[in-house]
Amino acid sequence: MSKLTISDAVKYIGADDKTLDLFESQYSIPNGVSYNSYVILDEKIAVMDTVDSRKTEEWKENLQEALAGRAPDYLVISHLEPDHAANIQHFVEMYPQAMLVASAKAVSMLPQFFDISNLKDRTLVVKEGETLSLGSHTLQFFMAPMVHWPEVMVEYEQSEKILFSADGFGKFGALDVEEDWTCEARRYYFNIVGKYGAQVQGLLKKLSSLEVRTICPLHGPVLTENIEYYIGKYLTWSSYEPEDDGVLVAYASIHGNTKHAAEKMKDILEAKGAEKVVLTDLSRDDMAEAVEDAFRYDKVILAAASYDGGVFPCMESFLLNLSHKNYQKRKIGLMENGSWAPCAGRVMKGVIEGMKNIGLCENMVTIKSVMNEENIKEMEMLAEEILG
Ligand SMILES: Cc1cc2nc3c(=O)[nH]c(=O)nc-3n(C[C@H](O)[C@H](O)[C@H](O)COP(=O)(O)O)c2cc1C
Repeated sequence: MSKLTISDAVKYIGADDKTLDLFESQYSIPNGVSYNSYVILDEKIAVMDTVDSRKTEEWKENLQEALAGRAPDYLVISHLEPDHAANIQHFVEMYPQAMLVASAKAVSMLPQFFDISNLKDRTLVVKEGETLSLGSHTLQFFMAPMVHWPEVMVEYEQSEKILFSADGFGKFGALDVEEDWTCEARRYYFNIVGKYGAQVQGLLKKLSSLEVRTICPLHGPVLTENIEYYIGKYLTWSSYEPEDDGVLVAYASIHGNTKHAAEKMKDILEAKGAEKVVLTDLSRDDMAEAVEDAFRYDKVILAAASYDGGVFPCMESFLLNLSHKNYQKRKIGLMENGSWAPCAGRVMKGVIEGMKNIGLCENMVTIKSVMNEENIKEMEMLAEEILG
């Protein structure tokens, strides 16, 4: 059991998972992931969410140890996604007297996942701003629709000033792994919640009048210090404003010529004064990290081979990921390659035109198979335009 204690009354009962191959069947998690669940022990006892079915037994043991023979009164459901909600069925069967506390939307969705008899008698629907007293602890509920899913709500515990933030402020990585919060939290945010910046901004606005001393998310570490730093990051990320000055050069290359040109482009950008230039191979590097970097920096150069009258598929998939996540407010430059009728640039431009507030550079580099001197001149012009 994780011995993480949030306070005398609030205990961690979640579990680390280091054997899952891909989170949500698409995101690599080299350091695993944690499924967080908590218990608040007071005159009444509230369990805050459950964990993924892969960790049911560990969660049950942790729960029983924390309860020390008592029975819980409530299971608060922030989010119905299976990595948090998988044990609701077990909970209702283990504790037939306990009530499920959830948003109206979550209650309406419960039968899609579980077979709970007397559902109506077992649920307490809570609305925006309502409170639930546990004794000396009081939970206040704030609806957070589409801060990942429509039924999501977050809870603020008033006496200890703890925000139970659902998937917000979460991060990939098991809890016993030491790693930088910002990088993995950013990769998590843009890939998982990135599309819903407006909803995240709405939630942050609602919470802005509360004093938050601790954030207990459903994945990743409990945040206890420097809370303004984390909230500041979420304010930036959800506004789609770039976080850092820099250029991401993302390339999609079949035989290596476009890769070679992208590497040359990095050198040119650096020679012209760019302090931060990040190269990514869209065929081989982590796509979620490429998406993260595209949001992190203010400039992106896309370099791609033409392919079957279109663009090499990993670039198409990258652009699709970006437009799904509401990509905007960035400067973009294009480099295309083709051996007979280069068309990658036209296709990339078509996708980019559907995005909001993008400054697309007028200079586009067209390489016919192997980069030549003329291409290097075009690349210098593109570098000057994007850095200008
Ligand atoms: C399956 C396939 C389809 C291709 N389709 C096109 C195309 O539609 N138009 C074109 O000009 N070149 C096309 N090419 C050629 C490549 O785009 C071209 O050789 C380019 O220089 C490859 O760059 P690379 O070395 O970075 O992979 C195709 C190549 C392959 C393998």
